[in-house]
Amino acid sequence: MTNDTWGAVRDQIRKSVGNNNYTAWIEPLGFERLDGSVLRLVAPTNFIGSWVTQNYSDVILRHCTAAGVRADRLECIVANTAAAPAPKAAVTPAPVAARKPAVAVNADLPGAALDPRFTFDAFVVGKPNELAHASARRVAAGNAVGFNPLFLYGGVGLGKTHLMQAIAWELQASQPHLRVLYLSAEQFMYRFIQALREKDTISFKQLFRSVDVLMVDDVQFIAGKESTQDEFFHTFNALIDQGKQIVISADRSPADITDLEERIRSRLQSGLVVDLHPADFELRLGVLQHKMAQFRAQNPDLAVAPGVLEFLADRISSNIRVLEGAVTRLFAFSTLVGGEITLDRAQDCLADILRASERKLTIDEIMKKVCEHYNLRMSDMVSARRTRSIARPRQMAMYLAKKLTPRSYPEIGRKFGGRDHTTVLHGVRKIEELITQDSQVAEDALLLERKLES
Ligand SMILES: Nc1ncnc2c1ncn2[C@@H]1O[C@H](COP(=O)(O)OP(=O)(O)OP(=O)(O)O)[C@@H](O)[C@H]1O
Repeated sequence: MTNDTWGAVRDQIRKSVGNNNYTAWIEPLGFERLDGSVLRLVAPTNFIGSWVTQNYSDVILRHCTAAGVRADRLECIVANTAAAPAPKAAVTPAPVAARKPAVAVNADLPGAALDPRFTFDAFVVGKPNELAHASARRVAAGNAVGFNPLFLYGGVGLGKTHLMQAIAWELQASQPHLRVLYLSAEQFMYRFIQALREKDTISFKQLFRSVDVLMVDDVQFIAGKESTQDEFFHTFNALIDQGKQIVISADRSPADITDLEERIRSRLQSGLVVDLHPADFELRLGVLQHKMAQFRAQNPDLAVAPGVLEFLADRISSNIRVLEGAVTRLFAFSTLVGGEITLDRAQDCLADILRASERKLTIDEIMKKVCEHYNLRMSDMVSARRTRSIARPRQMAMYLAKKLTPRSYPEIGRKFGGRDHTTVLHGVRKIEELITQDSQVAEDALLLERKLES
């Protein structure tokens, strides 16, 4: 067995155990060696090792056998945490194809069932996603076409697929006669290639033009693929001409997808284009609370010490998939060991995810971006000058430093030319206040934050 074989086995395991379990338990495991018939894997913590051995031995060994590797026992070795780098896998998004099954609501359309977890009820709404959520709701109401196409975009794990499938669920419940097709752009391409190979593009066109609602996920995938783009364009036009609804998602806006034909870009922009912003603290906390309530409904004994969820919301990345993986593991931990989940226990159990989520952004980078934005020199950030054209950007940089790094007020003050912590506090408060009163400041803050987090 090699690392590559283990990689392939892991992909198969994902299909058996689902994405959340995969992220929480399987993805952090590394292949160590095969000793006779004993498969040795490396786990980042003792807890993960023993949980995996108890709960996932069978499935892991079964998939090994299917891959031609003879192993009848699993042993997890704990990595030397001091030396081991944070396992990147813990936050690496899954390959698109593996995460996005072809899904159709109607039996005669290609695909299986929608993910039962991806409903509007399970979607936590916050400032970063409220517009996307409201637009999705509007489309799901299925009234006369309002936004066509609805184009949802945003970074990894921010809920695009969840929202698209929520639309499909809702339409299925309220208007079961509608033919709704959800699939990834990759699957669209493979179906098209298959049709070409089988010289049956007529059936392909008939199928795709017979739907009432077409949802295509990760459309950036077709960039640079000429004939697929061409076919997509014709399908798109045919459906729009018939007044059918189209919902598209991508990891960036139509304007930012390179290698996309101009006519497609403008078609994609012709409806409503909405982005999902990275989850902020409140949304992350909301998701954690929602998950805790769900878990508690089945396990009333779950006890989480005050401050633990806030700590996780603060420390774990804005990717909600990673956040979900973390709570899945944490709650499993609580069922295994019993008792309250304290801060110490949470830190221990999620050490690898916390390490991987550590914010790398430095105050220098923030100052640099702010200077570029306002056309100032770095020396202005640390100088004693207090004219507004310099003081405001400096306060903006302080505000961003507080928001985007774990640095304290005194630490930030030191970076800004040895200023007192009360000066920093005042600067941060000033920007917070201005954000609510002055749309230009609010826009600057949002733009800078996005640039810094991208
Ligand atoms: N607002 C939310 N409330 C509850 N769960 C959410 C929310 N946003 C995302 N999630 C959950 O996070 C996980 C990732 O979401 P999803 O697959 O929709 O992301 P995505 O934007 O399509 O990511 P990718 O770009 O990787 O395809 C899912 O399990 C989803 O249920």
